Amino acid sequence: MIDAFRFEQKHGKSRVRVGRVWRSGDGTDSFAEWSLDITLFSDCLAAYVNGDNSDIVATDTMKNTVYVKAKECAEALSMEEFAIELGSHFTSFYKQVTAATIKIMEKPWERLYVDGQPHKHGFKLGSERHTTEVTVKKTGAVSVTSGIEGLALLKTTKSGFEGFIRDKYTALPETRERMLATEVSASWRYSFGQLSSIGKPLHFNESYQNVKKVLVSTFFGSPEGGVYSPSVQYTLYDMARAVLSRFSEIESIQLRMPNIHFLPVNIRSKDNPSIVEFKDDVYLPTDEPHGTIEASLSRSRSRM
Ligand SMILES: O=c1[nH]c(=O)c2[nH]c(=O)[nH]c2[nH]1
Repeated sequence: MIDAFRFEQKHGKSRVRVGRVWRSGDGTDSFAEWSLDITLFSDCLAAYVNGDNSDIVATDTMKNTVYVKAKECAEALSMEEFAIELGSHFTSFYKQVTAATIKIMEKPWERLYVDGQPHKHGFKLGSERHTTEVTVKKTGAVSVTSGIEGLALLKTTKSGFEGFIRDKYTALPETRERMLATEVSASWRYSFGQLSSIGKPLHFNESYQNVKKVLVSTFFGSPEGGVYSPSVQYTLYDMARAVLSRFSEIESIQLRMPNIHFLPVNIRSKDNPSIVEFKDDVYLPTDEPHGTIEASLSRSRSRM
């Protein structure tokens, strides 16, 4: 308490960017490019209240630490592991730091293939991005979430929207035939809660790829038959449930799925009532406005 006020504070360095190459004996290079946001929760009240900086970890030092730790990581590792490493460092190295939150976004560099063959040192930029947010407390409590952003998905059929509220403001026709397009953002939380309970080796990159596969295959259904979506809401819930049923190490998942509309094109004039008549073929792609559907699904904590 300061006087009659309640005060909370944190400080950190945002958008610290690092690229790391790991070189193997046979000339195959691995590469990762990360952008980090570091936040420290620390006892440095005097800095705010008295102008006394003696308990401040400089944000410039936080930035340097990223490069030191990147250098020290001699083997390729996931950014979740790197975030755990950094969070553990800040909370154990500085007596003032009670907790650290490390967020990382990975730029989607993918190994390039030339004539079907993986290139040893060539990469190209993909689309969706892997993210993580890790909080480490001095006590050793840890929370790890991983996520995906910008996963753009579209299907040309097997989607509809019917039976919704109709009132004097409603113009949208009911349909069982429409396009469905979205850009999925997801984040999921792993269930381990203590640094000591995280087994080695860690498989965060593999888990990320597996969760992405389940999200995508649930959205689309089988290659031949697909799966009918009665709404974005239903499909989102199906995707969330599929992830929790497949991966016991995941405690909860949050999904945000904009409904990116493709509007039927009908063009008519006074003289010509069907210059273009829509027959589930010609659409107007739009960015905005778009629907926004979001939800989170967690395991119930009650035990049988
Ligand atoms: O899947 C949908 N969910 C909605 O909530 C909604 N609202 C709307 O206009 N179209 C759709 N589609």
